Amino acid sequence: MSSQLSTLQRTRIKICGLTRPQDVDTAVRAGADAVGLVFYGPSKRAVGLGQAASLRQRVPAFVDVVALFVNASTHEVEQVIEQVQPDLLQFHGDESPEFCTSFKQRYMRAFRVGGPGLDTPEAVLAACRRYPSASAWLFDSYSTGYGGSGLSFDPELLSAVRQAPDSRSIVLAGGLKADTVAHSLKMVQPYAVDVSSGVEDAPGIKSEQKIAAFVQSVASASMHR
Ligand SMILES: O=C(O)c1ccccc1N[C@@H]1O[C@H](COP(=O)(O)O)[C@@H](O)[C@H]1O
Repeated sequence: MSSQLSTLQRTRIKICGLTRPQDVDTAVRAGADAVGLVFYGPSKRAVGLGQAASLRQRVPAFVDVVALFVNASTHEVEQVIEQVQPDLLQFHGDESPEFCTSFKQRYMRAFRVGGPGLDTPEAVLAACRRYPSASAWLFDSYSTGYGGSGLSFDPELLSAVRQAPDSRSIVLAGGLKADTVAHSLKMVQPYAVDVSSGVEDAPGIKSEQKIAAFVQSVASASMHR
């Protein structure tokens, strides 16, 4: 990509783990490109089907709804597709390539880097290459839970993915915050960022002020690329 084009490119923003109508409205108003709904029971941000369908109704055209799963069954994913009509699926567990492609819907595959088997740049790239049909590869930090931990990881672990000619769009996640995201953007230059804990007052309770500050930081860092 020419340097002129890359200076024009803005980093897309996904705000994840929304549970309240007012937080959806806040994220949309602040300029989020996507909002994430968590369909993973053990998460404090988990939403039920009815709740998700009503949150989905608040999201206007040109803002994507992303449905996040962790090792859900085919039936669970199909129910969400039917009742919530997400624009994109996010698989954040141990889902196989076959499972991810079985829904005939665009998906993002998450990799929890820094943990066992994903602790070198080459190992991370090899894991990603099992999912060539993903619309994006998302990188989160390894933690004992499956995600939304607020922990960050060493961006050097993405060096091989960043240089690979067959790389998919890179979505950076894991412990991002308004005051540190500019540095992360400089290091990784992702297509998009995904944040949950860093814009919250408590798990599942978003902060209007933190969302606004985060979007502002990403926008101004994108302009200075
Ligand atoms: O948000 C959750 O509760 C969650 C639960 C299980 C898997 C993933 C989850 N969220 C995703 O985790 C990353 C990082 O979030 P954080 O900013 O560090 O809190 C992000 O991709 C969320 O979509």
